[in-house]
Amino acid sequence: MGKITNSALGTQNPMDPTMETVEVCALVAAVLFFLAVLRRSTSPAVQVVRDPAVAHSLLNETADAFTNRPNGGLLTALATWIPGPERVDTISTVAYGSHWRSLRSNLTAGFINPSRIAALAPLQRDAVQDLVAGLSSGPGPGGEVVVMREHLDRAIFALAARMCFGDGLDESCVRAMQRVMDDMTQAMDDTVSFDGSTLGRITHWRQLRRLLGLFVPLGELVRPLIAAARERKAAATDSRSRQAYVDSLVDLRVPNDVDTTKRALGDDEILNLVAEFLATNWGVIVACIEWTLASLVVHPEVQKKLRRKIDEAVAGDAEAVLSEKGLAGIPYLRAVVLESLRMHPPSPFVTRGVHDDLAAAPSGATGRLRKRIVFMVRDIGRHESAWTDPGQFRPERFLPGGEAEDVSPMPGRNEIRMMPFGGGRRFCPGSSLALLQARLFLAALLQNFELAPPSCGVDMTETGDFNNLMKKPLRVRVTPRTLP
Ligand code: HEM
Repeated sequence: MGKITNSALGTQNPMDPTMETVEVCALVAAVLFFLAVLRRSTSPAVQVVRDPAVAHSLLNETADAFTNRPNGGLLTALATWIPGPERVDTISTVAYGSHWRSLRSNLTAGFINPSRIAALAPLQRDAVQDLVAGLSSGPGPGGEVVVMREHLDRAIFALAARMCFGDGLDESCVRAMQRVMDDMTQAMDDTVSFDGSTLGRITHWRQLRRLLGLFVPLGELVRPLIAAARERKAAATDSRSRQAYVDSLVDLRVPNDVDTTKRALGDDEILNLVAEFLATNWGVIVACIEWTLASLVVHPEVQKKLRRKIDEAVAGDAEAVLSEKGLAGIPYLRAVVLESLRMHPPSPFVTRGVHDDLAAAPSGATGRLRKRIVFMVRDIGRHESAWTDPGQFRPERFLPGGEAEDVSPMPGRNEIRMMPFGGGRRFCPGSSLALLQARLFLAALLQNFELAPPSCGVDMTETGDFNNLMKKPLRVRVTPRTLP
């Protein structure tokens, strides 16, 4: 008797590969359909702005509607990393209002006001000199090819950490913090497409978990320093002796959400604010300097002119360019930095969210996000309507008589032609400090070294991530100069 098969009996073999494939395909189709519906129902509308005139009209003429970043995005995820109802907001994440004003004015009026910036000069000078010493130790007379970002990262992170925790901060602690913050930056870049939607949470859960998990090692390093700042506050009679950013946060009182009283910040809040400070005083400044150096290497005539201007300003006093006053005498340096910021903004996009019911939820922009607006900072700085030959690196346009003589990198009330520091009410509060530090490092590098391209040349491709870095870190042939 022949073998009786299931098909002969009129039934399907449960292991039939054709059947299995059909079922899997149907299942995948159903999941994709479900995800598509979920995405449609959870993702807000997105408006992309590339035109400077449109950016100006949205951020200035209708400023009240554009005071918050989108609730539900990556920054909100960072603000809600603690389980439970409480948010641990930073200046970037908190909704526009009294809490935001307290945090922001603590940074601007309390920490980086002009007299405080003057007091930071010794820290800045040490960091600049460390960078120059590090680069001088290697090259012989023929020069040496170095990966510039490694040197910049080291020097600028140390400066940010000491501004944050005081100049006595131990070197091993600085380096341990740099490693964690480096991991955090990479985790943020991996999460750059996260839009805050439910679907985004599902598809990015692994990256989000990694990012939020990094607050544990950061906390292990930072919590003892917060405790030390609290002890200093209890012991010190004179607040001027406690000049680090962390001290200002320990002193700060913010409005209570529930009544009209004020309260101190908790350790978790300070930890988040410290992470924000380290991030904003590091990666974007490194990116700004790296892009500017790359442009100077690609345009040797600009490098030569800038060095000549720096030498004239130094006029026998090698330390002259290590101060804000000395830098004021080199307008061409400012023009070079602005031209670099226009073409290669370290933060390539700025977002705003239009929310429902913001008034009912003043402490966290918790109203439903109706619209996400993305200002493409890079496109705005290269827009044909605002710039002649926008793709050409031409710092002279920012000098007197140039087409951009009056253009400021700060958001303009009358017009926007570039917005490397954002615009409207939430523009970057650290822009003056950032420009000062970028110029200090650049002046010292130009004063002390000739910079030439390596044999492989310079690749100006951008990453386009949160921090818009050079895709291939800048390699430069560095040759020490004999100072005039
Ligand atoms: C070259 C360096 C820097 C660049 C390119 C840069 C760029 C930006 C941009 C584009 C924004 C978003 C603005 C907006 O949404 O309209 C921003 C926000 C911010 N930046 Fe910077 N920044 C730099 C340095 C700094 C420094 C040195 C600090 C601190 C001292 C800082 C602190 C902040 C803070 C706290 C915010 C959030 C402001 C708010 O929401 O009110 N930044 N920055």
